[in-house]
Amino acid sequence: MALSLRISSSPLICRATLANGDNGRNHHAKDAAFIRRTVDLAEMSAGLTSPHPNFGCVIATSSGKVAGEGYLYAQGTKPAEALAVEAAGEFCRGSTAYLNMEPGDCHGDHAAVSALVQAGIERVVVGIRHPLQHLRGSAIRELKSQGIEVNVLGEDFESKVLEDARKSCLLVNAPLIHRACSRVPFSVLKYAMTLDGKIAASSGHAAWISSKLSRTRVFELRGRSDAVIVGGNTVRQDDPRLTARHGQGHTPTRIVMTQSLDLPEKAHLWDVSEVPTIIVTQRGARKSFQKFLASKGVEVVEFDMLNPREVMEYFHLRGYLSILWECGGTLAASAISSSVIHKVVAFVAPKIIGGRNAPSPVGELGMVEMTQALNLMDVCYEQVGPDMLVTGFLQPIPDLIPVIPSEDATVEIDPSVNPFESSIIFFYKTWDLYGSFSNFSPHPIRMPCGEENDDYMTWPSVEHYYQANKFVGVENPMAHDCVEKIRTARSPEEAALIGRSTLRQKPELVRSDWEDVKIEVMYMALKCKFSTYPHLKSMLLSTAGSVLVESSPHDLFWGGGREGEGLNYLGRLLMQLRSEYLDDSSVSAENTSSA
Ligand SMILES: NC(=O)C1=CN([C@@H]2O[C@H](COP(=O)(O)OP(=O)(O)OC[C@H]3O[C@@H](n4cnc5c(N)ncnc54)[C@H](OP(=O)(O)O)[C@@H]3O)[C@@H](O)[C@H]2O)C=CC1
Ligand SMILES: Nc1c(N[C@@H]2O[C@H](COP(=O)(O)O)[C@@H](O)[C@H]2O)[nH]c(=O)[nH]c1=O
Repeated sequence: MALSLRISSSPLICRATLANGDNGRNHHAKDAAFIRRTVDLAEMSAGLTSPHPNFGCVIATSSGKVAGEGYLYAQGTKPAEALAVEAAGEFCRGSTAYLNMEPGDCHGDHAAVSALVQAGIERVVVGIRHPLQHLRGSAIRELKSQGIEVNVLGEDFESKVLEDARKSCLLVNAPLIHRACSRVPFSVLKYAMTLDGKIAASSGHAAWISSKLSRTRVFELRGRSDAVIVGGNTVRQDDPRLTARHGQGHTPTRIVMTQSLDLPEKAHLWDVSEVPTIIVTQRGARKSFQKFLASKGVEVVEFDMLNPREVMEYFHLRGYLSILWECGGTLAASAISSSVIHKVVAFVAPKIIGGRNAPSPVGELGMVEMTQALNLMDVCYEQVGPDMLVTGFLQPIPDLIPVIPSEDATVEIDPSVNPFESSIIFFYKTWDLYGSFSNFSPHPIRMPCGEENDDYMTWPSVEHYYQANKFVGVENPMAHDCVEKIRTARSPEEAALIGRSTLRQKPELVRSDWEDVKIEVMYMALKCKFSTYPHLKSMLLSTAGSVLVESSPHDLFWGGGREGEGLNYLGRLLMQLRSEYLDDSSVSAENTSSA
């Protein structure tokens, strides 16, 4: 998958005509077809960066021709709607914009809505409302208030063809929808088995059951996941790498679940130069081995109760949206029993290995009669080379309509609901309610680079600026290159990846005073951000009286930690800034009254 894939920006009407004429008979079919196209577009960004919602937009003229298309590349980059508007150019006026999902203008810039309004779009068709409650309905209201006709599939009109299109919108953002409705990430159990149902020979040897083509599909699946998880026994037997070797794009974190921590000293997973590995284990397990892993840069997280549900709830808190389980049958059975698996992806190879003790994909579930078997839903079959790929859902994608009331409905249920009133305010991921407080929020700042020429430059986010500063002022051309690479990274996640991995791999490029200055660097960047954007400053001031906590469960310096054990420096800096702003405003009020 090419990292730079973007939809054409030519303002020519060029692509498929999906329906001829706009009469009532084929109206629904046309809407459904265009919505399905937005889903295909949204699909294109899955796996490029992660985690982020998948958005696609198609602009179609009244004669049913596609005038422009776009999809969101990464969180904080130009919205799909703005890209489609650019591509459609003058053809936007009077056209219909199709969106797989309501835009989430969560940073107050309304970029997606503004693009559609300013382009003169007449009608907007939305596949599903935004799944996150604090964003749900606001873009739709905003579009309507600007005189644009807005239709939401399944709300304004219903038909089988529209229902199928709406379902595809749910599927393309299944991980985000799960985030909105449950406390665990969207989990996919994937395995390769022989025709006689074995995932390895009785010796434990398993390389390979499925074909090369199937395994390439697995790399793609990994690229679309925030993490891949295996059990301790798979590490001992296979020494896996669990990387997404499908070219450029996102690579998932590797997670190993082990009770005993009885793992080999040499393993591919302990090489974290490219991708991090996290071990989740029982509290107190093999402390000396924990130290050894820490020396390799492997993170170890201890649990009082190590089970799939606790582990998934933990990674949900940590912001993971989707997990690929590539474990053996022992852990797979435990995960299914804990109801954390949502989807199954099985590659069936036309091979027979036999063996009474050869393992199978799912271990003991305690079922004794066929009537107890779990039936998959929405099953699909596809031939991949010589293998058969069978996919299906163990749990349906939650239908948001009854699960999450719209903002209006929430206020109707409890008129006192006011998200700005709370004594502790947690923030972390940019799409959460106070996500704009995060370093990763897409608010560009103008700051001097700190290099020899002190010119002001634009940094796409505080995170870009912070990461680049690790390498500023170092007399080494590679450090200069690194600063520029970070400054031009296409998302805060990419900037963080470059900054963190360079720090790990080439510590000689890091400025010698970094530990002494990093808090000041962050403070200056935050000050610039909140002074540049008045709506962010107002939001910060509106939290007066509340404690601000960056709820990162793993960053114990900037974040609050899992159980409040973190130093919460990001929260502290924001509170410091808030009190400075409050002091300033009381001084100016005094001056006004004494004048
Ligand atoms: N064909 C395929 O798709 C695949 C094949 N395999 C093959 O499967 C075999 C390994 O299967 P299997 O032993 O089932 O491996 P698993 O990956 O399921 O590992 C099991 C281990 O997971 C750890 N674990 C931690 N918490 C739990 C829990 N709550 N429940 C269950 N396990 C937990 C334990 O590790 P610990 O003992 O360290 O405490 C346990 O021994 C190998 O031969 C491998 O090659 C594996 C993956 C995929
Ligand atoms: N044997 C087997 C699979 N096994 C899975 O892949 C892991 C190895 O990944 P890597 O080291 O990155 O190549 C292994 O530990 C297990 O989880 N997968 C498949 O698609 N087909 C196969 O035949």
